[in-house]
Amino acid sequence: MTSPDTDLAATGAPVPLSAPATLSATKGHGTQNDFVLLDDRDGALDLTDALVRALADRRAGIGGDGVIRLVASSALPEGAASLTQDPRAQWFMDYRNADGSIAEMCGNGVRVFAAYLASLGLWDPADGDLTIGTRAGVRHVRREPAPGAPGGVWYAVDMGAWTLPGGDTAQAAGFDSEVVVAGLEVARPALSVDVGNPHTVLALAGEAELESVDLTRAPSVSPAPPHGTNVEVVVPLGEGAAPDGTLVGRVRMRVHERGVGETRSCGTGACAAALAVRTWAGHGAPDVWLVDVPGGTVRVRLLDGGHVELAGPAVLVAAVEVDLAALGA
Ligand SMILES: N[C@@H](CCC[C@H](N)C(=O)O)C(=O)O
Repeated sequence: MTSPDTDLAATGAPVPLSAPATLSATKGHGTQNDFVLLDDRDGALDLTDALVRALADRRAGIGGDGVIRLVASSALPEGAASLTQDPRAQWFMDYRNADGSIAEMCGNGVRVFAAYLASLGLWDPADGDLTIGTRAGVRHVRREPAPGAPGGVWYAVDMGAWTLPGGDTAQAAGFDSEVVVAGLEVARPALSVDVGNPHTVLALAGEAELESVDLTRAPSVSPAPPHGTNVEVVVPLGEGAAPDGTLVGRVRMRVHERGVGETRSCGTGACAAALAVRTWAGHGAPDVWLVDVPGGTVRVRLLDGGHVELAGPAVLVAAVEVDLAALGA
């Protein structure tokens, strides 16, 4: 996995060291969007597509919707170092989908990555916000008390600037594409939302329809986005006042993730869902949304400067040694 290393023995002749037989990995999840985390801070691991697929395999591997490699920004190859953009971003989140493909961003993954850094002693939340490098730019994370769970913690992430790729026309019309989802008879209008990675959001008639759609197959999106897309099916559940008087909207969502399939949560997808529903609701719509996914609930909040914030839990459940020969990658 790591490039074969060499050691200069006393004779001066290069002696190959054997390739590592095991790999330390941690399993974590954010609202049941689950990941295999690898500590590769010195950037030595050759994380091939095949190794990602083997680790993410739910029967023959550890199992996960994605693999997250922790690497020091200073260890990134020349050129890639610009991905971190900000000298505070000491750590880079290398995110891979379960099929081995690279994704720009993962909202649940950033929270789990922050919890992982804290567990390794690489971030102390008492010292202030954490800045993380990702392929979609830097992300800032803070820890906050979990709502309604005394002693529990949530992580809130400034997910950066969001856009509607369809521009003003899509904003005015509320859609810019059509999606065919298995289980629905006709194509539905949908709205593209970019949150660092691509999403296409369509509203369904109600919760019965949401439960009935088949997301085991990738929905077909037209026009086809150039780099594929994640598809969120949503049902707006209404708006109400929180105890502090803030207007809060609620949305139920299921997702088919690019490079994975149906997952039990998607953080960037929750942001896209809230942003689409807010666009459809028009003037006076809430700036805070609770998004219910099969794996739990996350909070999405509009920030100043065109940014969006995602907050939710992050849980580390196991640390394991992977036998690379048995994994067969
Ligand atoms: N589950 C993630 C998104 C992971 C990447 C996505 N599948 C893509 O290819 O863009 C999230 O929580 O945001």
